[in-house]
Amino acid sequence: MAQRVMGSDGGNKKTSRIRVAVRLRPYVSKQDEKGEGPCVRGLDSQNLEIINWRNATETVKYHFDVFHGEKTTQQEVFLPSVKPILPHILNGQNASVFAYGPTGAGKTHTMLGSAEQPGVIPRAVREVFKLVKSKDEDEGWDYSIGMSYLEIYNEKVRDLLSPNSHDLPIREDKAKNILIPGLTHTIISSFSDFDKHFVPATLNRTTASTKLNQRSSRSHAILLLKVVRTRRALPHRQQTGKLYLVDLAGSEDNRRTGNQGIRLKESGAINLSLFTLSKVVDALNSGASVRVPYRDSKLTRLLQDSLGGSAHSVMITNIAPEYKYYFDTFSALNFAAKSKLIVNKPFTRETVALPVLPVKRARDEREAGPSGAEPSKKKQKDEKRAEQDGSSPSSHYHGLSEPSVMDRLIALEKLVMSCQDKDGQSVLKDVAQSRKEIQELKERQREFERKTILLSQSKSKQEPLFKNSSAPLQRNPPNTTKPTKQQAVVQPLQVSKLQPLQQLADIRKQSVCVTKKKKLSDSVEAPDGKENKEQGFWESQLDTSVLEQSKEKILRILNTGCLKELKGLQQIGDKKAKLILGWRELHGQFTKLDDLTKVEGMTEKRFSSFVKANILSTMGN
Ligand SMILES: Nc1ncnc2c1ncn2[C@@H]1O[C@H](COP(=O)(O)OP(=O)(O)OP(=O)(O)O)[C@@H](O)[C@H]1O
Repeated sequence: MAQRVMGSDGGNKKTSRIRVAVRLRPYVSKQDEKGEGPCVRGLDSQNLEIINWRNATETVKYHFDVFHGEKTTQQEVFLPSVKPILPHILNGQNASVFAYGPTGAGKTHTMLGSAEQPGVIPRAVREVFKLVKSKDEDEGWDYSIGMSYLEIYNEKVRDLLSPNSHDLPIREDKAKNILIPGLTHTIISSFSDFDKHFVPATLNRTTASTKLNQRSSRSHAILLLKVVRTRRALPHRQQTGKLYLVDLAGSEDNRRTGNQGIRLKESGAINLSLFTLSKVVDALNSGASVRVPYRDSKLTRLLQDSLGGSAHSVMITNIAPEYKYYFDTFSALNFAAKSKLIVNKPFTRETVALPVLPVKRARDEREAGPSGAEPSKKKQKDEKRAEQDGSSPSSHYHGLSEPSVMDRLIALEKLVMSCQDKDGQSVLKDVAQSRKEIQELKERQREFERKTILLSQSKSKQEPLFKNSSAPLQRNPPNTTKPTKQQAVVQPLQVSKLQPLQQLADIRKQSVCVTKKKKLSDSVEAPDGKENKEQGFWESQLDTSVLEQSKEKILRILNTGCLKELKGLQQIGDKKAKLILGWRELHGQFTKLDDLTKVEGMTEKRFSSFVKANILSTMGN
């Protein structure tokens, strides 16, 4: 079994890396979905392997700081992955723990858990109180602990402790601390005090039911715990440590979640912020001189002082073993493998407390740090700059489309496997640019389909516009797509990879007379439309099985090919390839070759010319 090893340990012991743990949840799919077995499995406490999507006889092996298998308890996740970073926040340093992964893979279970199996959040809060309590009075510091709880939903910051509040701004003070003026900050004196505020606030979080998770988190939930310690002696030196505990919304593929309408809009915002998170990770990996696009989403802006700055961070990537999660799992693992390479340099920031600063006093207060009263001039300047350099969230929101799974995989693989040392930013830029173009073409495709429907409705029923216009454009019916969903990607690529020479030899042998008779250049569309009439003739000259094999091969490329592979087809240029990708994102796979006529600009005539050119090309290869 071929294996590739991703990631490396390469961390400097004196600096703090983002620790990356991966947690595989148990197999929980329904009975009728069983029988496929898991697509990913643990090898030991640091390694796991997943089936290679390019070749099902191979696995891709990943190495992380920690791997938590299906049977791992909440305590076993907390002890090695979270507990060790907590003492730092008592010394005025920042820390963050975030759960990342596909919808339904166990993020909320990991972070929140249940009464019987409490997760990272309750355990971490308890531990912080324990640590503060254990501090020796003689050390001369007083400690106070405060909490805030917010969510980022559709790129809006909402205060979960004060749910009627509006979208809150995110600011940065002169010392580069991130602040949210107006956010409720509640001083807590014990765990039960915390619980009293936290539990009802949790119910304010935006959740909804998707196909993959009955109670899916549609927002990023962020609990902020602030520990302020103040020197008793003059001049009352003060250090503030922040701990972010983040339950990210699920990274998701809308084709699987069945998202529509508002869910689709939410999903756009979720994927945008997670995409930005991955851009931030890439930028941090690529060195200090690159602009880190923290400002491109609220999530990354908020985590700015916890990611790549002074923080100790742990990312727990949650993955699911079922095949239906395969692509998201693969994508999440690649993201996690990249995050593993970030090195943070922790440091403590210190201020001097005002003499009358209240310490160890439980009270509610509104966070309004130095930047809370930020002059509006500066705010305007910031916003203007963000607009100019394109870093304002809105400037990206509309330009990005959700990439197709296959494209994401290819882009990710490119980034992680081959482009890591090169110009990762320009690759990302290319990917983003392509996405933008595909998004525009998707819009055009929608418009085209709308017009087609209107046209066919207005025409009398005897003359349909397209052969298939009676069937509305839609994704494959569930009963046909279901069993082939993962096979459609893994298997065909596997076949072509395993026996390319043998396949081609067979085809060539059977079609030798045809390839000799016609050159590929002859297959270009005839301007007078003779092409259609000829089609029956040239097809009849070919062996049926050869014809079918060739058609299958073309269909396979149409369904699984990336931009480059699509452009490798005869008569498919850049624009058409993008139209095809856009169509796939809208409707799923092409059931048969004829479906290609549903793509904008693919007339019957062009289609038959396309089929002929590609069949002959397949044989000629
Ligand atoms: N380690 C685990 N052991 C047992 N059950 C688990 C585990 N992880 C997750 N589950 C169960 O799987 C289901 C989905 O988990 P959860 O809601 O935590 O997913 P999620 O990643 O937070 O999803 P979303 O992004 O949609 O909010 C829940 O019913 C949860 O109880």
